[in-house]
Amino acid sequence: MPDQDDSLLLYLNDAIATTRNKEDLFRSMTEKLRLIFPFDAITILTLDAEHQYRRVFLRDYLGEVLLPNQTRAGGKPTRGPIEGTPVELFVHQTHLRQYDLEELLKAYPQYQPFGALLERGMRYFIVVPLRTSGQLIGLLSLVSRRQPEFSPTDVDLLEKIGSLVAVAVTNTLAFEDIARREQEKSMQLALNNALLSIKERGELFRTIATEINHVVPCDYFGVRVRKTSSPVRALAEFNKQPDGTFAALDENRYDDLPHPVQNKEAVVELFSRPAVYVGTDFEALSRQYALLRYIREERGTQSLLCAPLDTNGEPAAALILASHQPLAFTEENLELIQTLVPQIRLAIQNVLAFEQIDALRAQLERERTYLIDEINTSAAARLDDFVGGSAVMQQVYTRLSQVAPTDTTVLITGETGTGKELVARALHNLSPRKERALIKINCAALPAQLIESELFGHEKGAFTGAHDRRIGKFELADGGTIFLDEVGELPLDLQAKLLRVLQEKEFERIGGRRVIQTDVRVIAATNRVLEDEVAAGHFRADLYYRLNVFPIKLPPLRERPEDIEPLMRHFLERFTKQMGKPVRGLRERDLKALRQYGWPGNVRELEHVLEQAVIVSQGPFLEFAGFSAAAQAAPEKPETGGPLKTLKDQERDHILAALRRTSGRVSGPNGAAVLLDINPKTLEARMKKLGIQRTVEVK
Ligand SMILES: Nc1ncnc2c1ncn2[C@@H]1O[C@H](COP(=O)(O)OP(=O)(O)OP(=O)(O)O)[C@@H](O)[C@H]1O
Repeated sequence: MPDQDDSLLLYLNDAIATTRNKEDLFRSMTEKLRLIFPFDAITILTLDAEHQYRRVFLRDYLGEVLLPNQTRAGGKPTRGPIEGTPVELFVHQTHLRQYDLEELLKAYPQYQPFGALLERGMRYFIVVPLRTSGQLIGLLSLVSRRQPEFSPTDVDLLEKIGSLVAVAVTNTLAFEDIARREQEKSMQLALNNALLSIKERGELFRTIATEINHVVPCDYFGVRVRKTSSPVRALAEFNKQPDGTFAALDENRYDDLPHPVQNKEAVVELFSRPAVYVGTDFEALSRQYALLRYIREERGTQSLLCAPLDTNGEPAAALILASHQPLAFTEENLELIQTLVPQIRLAIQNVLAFEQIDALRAQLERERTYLIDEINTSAAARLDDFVGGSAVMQQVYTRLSQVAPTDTTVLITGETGTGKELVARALHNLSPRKERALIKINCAALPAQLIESELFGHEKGAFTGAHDRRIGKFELADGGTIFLDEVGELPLDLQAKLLRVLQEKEFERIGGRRVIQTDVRVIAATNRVLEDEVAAGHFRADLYYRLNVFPIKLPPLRERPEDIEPLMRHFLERFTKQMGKPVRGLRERDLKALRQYGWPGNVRELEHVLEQAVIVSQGPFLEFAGFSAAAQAAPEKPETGGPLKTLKDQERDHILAALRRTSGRVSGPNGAAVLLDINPKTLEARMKKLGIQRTVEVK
């Protein structure tokens, strides 16, 4: 029927020239073909220039029509190598050729589609090469149950149709290519602008999500990173809102989920290769991965697109799009997204670098402030720094070395100046935590309302005056040791909070909602008798038991008189060297007085007495102005036994001795309070209590 053939050719020619919508064009093309040649299935494949790969361009199989470049419902790859498939046979064909499917299957027994076609009763397979300008660009194949009766004109007509189809396919591909490039360009431009102008992570990724969504519509956009040491975390995640904008998702929203769903590790392998999971493929995957099952059932996700952002050496990251539509993404979408990967990777590196700089700056600021606080007490102590070999101190050294390497809480007790802080520092320096910070907090030296913020930190605006966020010492000490000096002075309400940190190892900043985990070793010290404080209701019994896990009690100097002389020599040597003074002798009477003295201020007092002596002495001997006189004024006592002076008398004499040396001055740099290392107000109160009147007694 040449007329009919001509009119078909004319029709197709016309349709190619005029039909703008490619789907309409190919639908009508296959319909017309079916009218003339009653086939059961039609497939158009395209080939790459080297004829290495094929791609399904269109499939019309038993009524299931797959339009040009659509992804198949099963999400099966539409592109693949021709090697090992019958296509490698067909590409050498110059003209239309008819095959028997059974024969083909014998030649390619592994090629599944043939088996499936035969099962459905198909027998014949006709392949028409698609050429334009002499170039083979693809193949048109027709499958049928009945053997087609081809006249030579039919063959001729089909080959002519093949040429027209080849033109239509080439045009479509060219148009699509141009459109895709335009999309890519405009999106790249928009992303470039965002990258240059936006430094804030949330805003940057929201812009990227919005731009991508213009070209590849999605309901979820996420960037997940994985550092070698830590689990996967979301760098940015957004959900599309009903108004089309993207809203950031809560970071901790998975925290309440059952464990298998939380196991994000499992999906890492999935996110680490570029892929599109749609239709039945996504369903199958969601049976395999708990997290996907969860997002499918709870969030209605039906399609996923993953594009890894592999960054050499940097945290491995992946860009993930999800949609509620079952066939939301195509291979082409994936290719397009992959062209954006270098820019997005750069954006991530920039954002992370900015954040790292910010974090380092904040850390430096914290450390600077802290170092200023601590500069005078930062000397690292070791066991060698302890002077004095008395039996009681030997016991202290043994206990110290036993407990130092552990994480056990230690409570150091003893009178003022007995070396509690020295012990705390030695405990830290002999522990595996020595590379991290030892953070000291003096519970007596801060106004009660500041201690909480000092210990736990506060959020910006948590209270009047909280202009910035502040990191507390518990957070600063993470991985290290916290030394709670004068713990007996801690107010009761804070004792409860401290107890919680010790029990749960977690706390919150003031005004903060987030629970912060901490790993600190606690060392506490006090010169109070905590049992008495507990009995008097000033100290919580439960906190006392928490702190008193491993007590170390430091004996006062008067209970270890044999340590006095070695300590004296130690301090003498130190101060003489430090101050560049000549070595001076020690008078026997002074030595005796020093030995006999009660040392209520313990080692610290001894240290100060010697420091002064080194400073003021001029002649060949060390001068202990006032000290010897005060000591001599006290009745001579044998080394052991005999009546002891009361503590009150001892204190009275000691204060008097100090006042003599300062000519009655109590406060100021040359006052007795400095010598005695106590607050001038406290000294005045004590003087009053002991009945010391400056003017009368000191003369
Ligand atoms: N056994 C010792 N050997 C050498 N120096 C010591 C010894 N014991 C204490 N000192 C020194 O004495 C001074 C006071 O010690 P430290 O501050 O540790 O006492 P403390 O018990 O913590 O006092 P306070 O209860 O008043 O805080 C420090 O300069 C410390 O180096």
